[in-house]
Amino acid sequence: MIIPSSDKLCLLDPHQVDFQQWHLQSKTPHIRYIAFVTALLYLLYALLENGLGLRHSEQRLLVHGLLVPGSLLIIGALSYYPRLHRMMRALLVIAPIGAIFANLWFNIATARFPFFAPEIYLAIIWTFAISGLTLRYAAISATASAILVLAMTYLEGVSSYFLELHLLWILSAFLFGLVNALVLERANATLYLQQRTLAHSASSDGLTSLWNRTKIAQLFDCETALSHREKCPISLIMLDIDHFKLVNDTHGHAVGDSVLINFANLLLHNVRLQDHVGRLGGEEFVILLPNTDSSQAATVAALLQEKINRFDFVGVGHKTASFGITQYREGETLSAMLNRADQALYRAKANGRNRIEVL
Ligand SMILES: Nc1nc2c(ncn2[C@@H]2O[C@H](COP(=O)(O)OP(=O)(O)OP(=O)(O)O)[C@@H](O)[C@H]2O)c(=O)[nH]1
Repeated sequence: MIIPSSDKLCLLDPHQVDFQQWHLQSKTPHIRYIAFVTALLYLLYALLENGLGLRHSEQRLLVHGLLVPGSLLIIGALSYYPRLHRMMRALLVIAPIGAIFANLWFNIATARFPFFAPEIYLAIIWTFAISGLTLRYAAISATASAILVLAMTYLEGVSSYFLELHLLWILSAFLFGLVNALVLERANATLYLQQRTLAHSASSDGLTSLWNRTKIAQLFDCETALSHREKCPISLIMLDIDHFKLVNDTHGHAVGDSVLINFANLLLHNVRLQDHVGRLGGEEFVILLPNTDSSQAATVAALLQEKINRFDFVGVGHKTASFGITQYREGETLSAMLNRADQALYRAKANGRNRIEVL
């Protein structure tokens, strides 16, 4: 399967994002919801602790009533800003470790530690199963938490009876959490692949796998928005295989199809990564070239023309193509641009084919 290239991500496009990035973007509402709900639960927890009038209650109140819910509220707030999503994820990895450390710091040396230990087990399960992190980041966070707990418990010399029980619970929380995260990850990976496949078939041409007209229109919107911001030109090349009907008539439709596929590959492999190659239908193709003016586009077209002329299409031999080129005019629609490129292409055909015309 050929996946056309594009380097600028204007939409959440599963072609162009890896699983971690896709997961982060699609799980953001979940992370926000969980962060706010957990912050609320911590505030209730802090109130309850305060009501019990426990020793260290002021510091505990500071941690459980301010620091932990505060970080969770920051995580929730960061979720509203796509640029800060990586920071949100980093904080989400660190927050459970911090909460567990604070819990240990205040409670480990006290006789009440067994009452507070369940928060640790819950935090480990929360990290794996509820936080919205992928397996990779949840495992980093939960492993660091578990190591911290085991090291601090060991160093503090908690009674051996409790230590054994505690170890059992930590191990259970870790394993249950890990299994849950593995199952979730599998389900999410399947969803990701399904979305990729669906997005690909909705935006690409079935025969050549180049972008279809709908996708070219989306990419045009992204590129023109960038072009307005960065004041850089955009050009479009429309090209059409010369006398293609002859191929079908002489060699049959299947050979015609294979010529179209080879032609598409030839275009894809001879443009830059940031250029967008599409098939408008039949033997008509289009290339959208960001950051390129019409004379630079003519140079690209000349290179393609040379490659096409030299290419030996299996069972058919050499073919030529005609090119129509135009440069984007601020504010115009894709149809207007295509229309101009079509006129240039028509001129190339009328002037004898295997030519490049700029309009
Ligand atoms: N094999 C194959 N043929 C197609 C496909 N889509 C369109 N065609 C054929 O492409 C041919 C286009 O022919 P014309 O529009 O007359 O153009 P041409 O023969 O290339 O002539 P010029 O463009 O004037 O040089 C027609 O015979 C269509 O049937 C396709 O997906 N596969």
